[in-house]
Amino acid sequence: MADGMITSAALNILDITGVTKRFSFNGEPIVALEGANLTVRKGEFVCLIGPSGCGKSTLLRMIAGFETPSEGRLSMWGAPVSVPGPDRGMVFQDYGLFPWLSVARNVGFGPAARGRPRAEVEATTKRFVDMVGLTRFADAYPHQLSGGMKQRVAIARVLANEAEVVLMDEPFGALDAMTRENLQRELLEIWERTRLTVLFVTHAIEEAILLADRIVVMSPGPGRIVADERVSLPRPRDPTDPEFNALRRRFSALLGSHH
Ligand SMILES: Nc1ncnc2c1ncn2[C@@H]1O[C@H](COP(=O)(O)OP(=O)(O)OP(=O)(O)O)[C@@H](O)[C@H]1O
Repeated sequence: MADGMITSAALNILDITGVTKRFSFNGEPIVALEGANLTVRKGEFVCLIGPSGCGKSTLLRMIAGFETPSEGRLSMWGAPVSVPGPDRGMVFQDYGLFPWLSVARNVGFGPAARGRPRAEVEATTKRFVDMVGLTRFADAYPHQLSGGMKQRVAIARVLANEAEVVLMDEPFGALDAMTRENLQRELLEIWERTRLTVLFVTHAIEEAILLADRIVVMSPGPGRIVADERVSLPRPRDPTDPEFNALRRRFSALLGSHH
């Protein structure tokens, strides 16, 4: 029994225990997140959903090491997270690419900055530029790309950095519906191939059901985790499937009841 517990704890890549984050704004205290508990296993795809202001980005930013908790513990493989690191890559809605660097140099930026040998940087860059389908655009600059292509570069950059955890903050929020669907499918293919751990913030229930192994529902004022449920529909998932619809109703009720 004790061995079993050790084994299952050892698979937790992220452990978030009693995490509260307070900010002050114009002298007024704001509790962005209160008493959050969450464990994530290696290779899980977890979506965080909830209305504006429920602390989704704050939670992601703390995991990334951009913010520190006011209370509680946040650890990766058992070690406290305090600063940003290449093991946790962040993908933002507004891409966050370096406009003065080509696609290839954006993707290879992390390994090059960490002093990896040139041949290795080139091989890593090529592998991930190819993986996101941008081989022909390796020498293009961000302003020459569509939104969907820019987001592919951002994903490739995180992968090239050998991130173990990919933190995605509404990554497809600014894209048109068709591009969004393509990228959702591509992200799942990459995730299935690489078995990365993904934490994905979205406002959209349908997107969460399409992607996630687990959906964490949050509510605002103060930000709290109010539900954490497994989605066991087989992939690829079909939004017109009655079981998909039942989940859509279930999560919409969960969100509504805490609104
Ligand atoms: N740096 C900051 N200073 C002061 N208040 C902050 C700061 N960052 C976040 N907040 C506040 O904390 C609360 C949670 O914000 P957060 O951005 O985490 O929510 P969210 O769920 O990601 O919202 P959205 O979906 O709109 O992005 C909000 O009330 C926000 O105003």
